[in-house]
Amino acid sequence: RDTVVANPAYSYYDKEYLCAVKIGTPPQTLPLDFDTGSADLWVFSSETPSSYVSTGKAIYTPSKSSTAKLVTGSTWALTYGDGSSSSGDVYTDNVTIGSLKVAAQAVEAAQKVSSQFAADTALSGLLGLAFGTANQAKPRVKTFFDNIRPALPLPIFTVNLKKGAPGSFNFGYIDSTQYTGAITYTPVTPRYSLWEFGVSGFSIGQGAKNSTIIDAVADTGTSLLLLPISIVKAYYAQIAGSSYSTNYGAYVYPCSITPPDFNFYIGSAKQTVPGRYMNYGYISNTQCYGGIQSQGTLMFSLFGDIALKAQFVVFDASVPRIGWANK
Ligand SMILES: N#Cc1c(N)n[nH]c1N1CCCC1
Repeated sequence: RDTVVANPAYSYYDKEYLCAVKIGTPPQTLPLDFDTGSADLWVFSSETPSSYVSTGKAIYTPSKSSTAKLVTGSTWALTYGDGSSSSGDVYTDNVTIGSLKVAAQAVEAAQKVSSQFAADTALSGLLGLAFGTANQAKPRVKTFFDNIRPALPLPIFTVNLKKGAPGSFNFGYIDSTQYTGAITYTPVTPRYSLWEFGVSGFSIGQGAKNSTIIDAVADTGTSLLLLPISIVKAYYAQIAGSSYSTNYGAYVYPCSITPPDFNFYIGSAKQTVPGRYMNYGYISNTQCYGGIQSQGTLMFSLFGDIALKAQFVVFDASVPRIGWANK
């Protein structure tokens, strides 16, 4: 069991959360985006064209690791929902998170990355925490959590992200100081190999509970809280002066206003996302980018960092199930 600090990158609006991961012998430390919405551990590497590697970015150089082994013939390619992409070849090497070490973990080395990743000066890759069936390597490889799970006291990891401050991913145990009240669990249906669960209803601010079922995915790799358009419209109807900006393709609101809380229910347990968490950034000195946006044509809602940073979440592979608590 162990814990790793999750540092918010671009912390004025918490775009993503990065954790230090040690790869190889001697260890090469890379800040990786722990992503429960994908299942590949991929890294910027010595094989990534240098024009795509921003100055100072940590990369994985397998030739400098005495324990690196090329997996001959294996390849990988990823395209994320936001259109970003990466691809390359596969090594195995020692990977350590905190004190948790997997020998011969598959490490997917990038030979190509899209402009979005090249522009992200903070991250050196991703560590996927979705179910292994979502892995995109050919042949498929196991995630770090798949590999470390048998060594953990409990087959779980917990996510305690914070607004503009370091939080933590804990593996194998629950730290009861990280939440208040009870943890309410609900089953996960890995229909898409994701941490997909049912939300039993929602309410806006002090409003009445609407018992519409929301089909949701818990996704640390997504910054926002993406919901059905009907709920999004009902939410911004509560904020005077908010509007849909065609320029940004998003709902914006006057920064001078603190938006209402967004509450969602796990069973009958009310989980609250405080309105003060809804500011995803200033787009002018008066207009702010809302943390709640439409899920568009996605077949599920995405409970990304805007929702996760308000909660303590247990990702439990034993059922599978997911547990939520306020904090
Ligand atoms: N889009 C998207 C997305 C997602 N739903 N989970 N993780 C994502 N990314 C990780 C790095 C880029 C996008």
